[in-house]
Amino acid sequence: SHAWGYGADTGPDKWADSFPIANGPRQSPIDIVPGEASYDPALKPLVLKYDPSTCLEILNNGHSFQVTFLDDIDSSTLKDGPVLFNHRLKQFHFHWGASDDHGSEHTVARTKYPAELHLVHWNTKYANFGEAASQPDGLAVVGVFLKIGEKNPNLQKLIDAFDSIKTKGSQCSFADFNPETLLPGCLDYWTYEGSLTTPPLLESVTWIVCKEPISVSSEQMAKFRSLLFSGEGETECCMVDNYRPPQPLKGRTVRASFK
Ligand SMILES: CCCCCNS(=O)(=O)c1cc(S(N)(=O)=O)ccc1C(=O)O
Ligand SMILES: [Zn+2]
Repeated sequence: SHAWGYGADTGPDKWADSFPIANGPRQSPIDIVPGEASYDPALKPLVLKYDPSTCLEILNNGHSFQVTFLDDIDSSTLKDGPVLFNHRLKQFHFHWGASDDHGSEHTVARTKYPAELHLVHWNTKYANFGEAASQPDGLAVVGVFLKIGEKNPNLQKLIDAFDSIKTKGSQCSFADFNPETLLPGCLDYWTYEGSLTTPPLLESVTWIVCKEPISVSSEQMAKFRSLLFSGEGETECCMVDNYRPPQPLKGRTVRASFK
């Protein structure tokens, strides 16, 4: 069945059964080894311009929680960086662990962070998100690591909505949130050609992983873990460990935008 998840019978080791691309040549995430990344002086700075008025809703989709954006005009966009075309923000979501010592998808020299933010954008040279998602240069996802430290007041705005989206399939309106507040101060990044990290694992993503993490408190991480994979009325299953482990690099080059 296509009911993929992160459990023993439905998790990443089983995804290839229904999605053979899971063993493809450009799968994500990966372990980023800074010493093996090649600095590319031709890489431009990332230009991220987000409009809080295009924020639509927050929802629990059964594998993470996501905040969705109106993407019918160029109001929240990603430009430059490693991409040649304008991309529009579609949604952002997170991956996290059952404890603070793991949870990120990408790792840095095998170092795991407690969580990772993904801002998903699609290339407007294609007609829509679905079309872009099937193209090798269709999507650009910005990854930001979360590191245990100070309470993050911007993350708190998301956490305050969790009571309304506790179970799979629940959603509520969520307005005027500016994802720019979730970006680190420094936008130095690593970039490589990869895939979605969840089924259908499409190999259509230019990954842009920020070197600098943002902070999250241990108490805030505990709130992430209060969300449920399960739907209303089902046996409660805490939403934790919703990450795919690093995949083989298979000869790919990881470029750095910084020395
Ligand atoms: C047309 C099918 C595309 C499905 C992927 N949708 S997505 O928003 O890009 C996405 C990306 C990612 S990820 N981790 O950025 O690759 C995870 C989940 C989803 C999702 O569908 O919720
Ligand atoms: Zn993701």
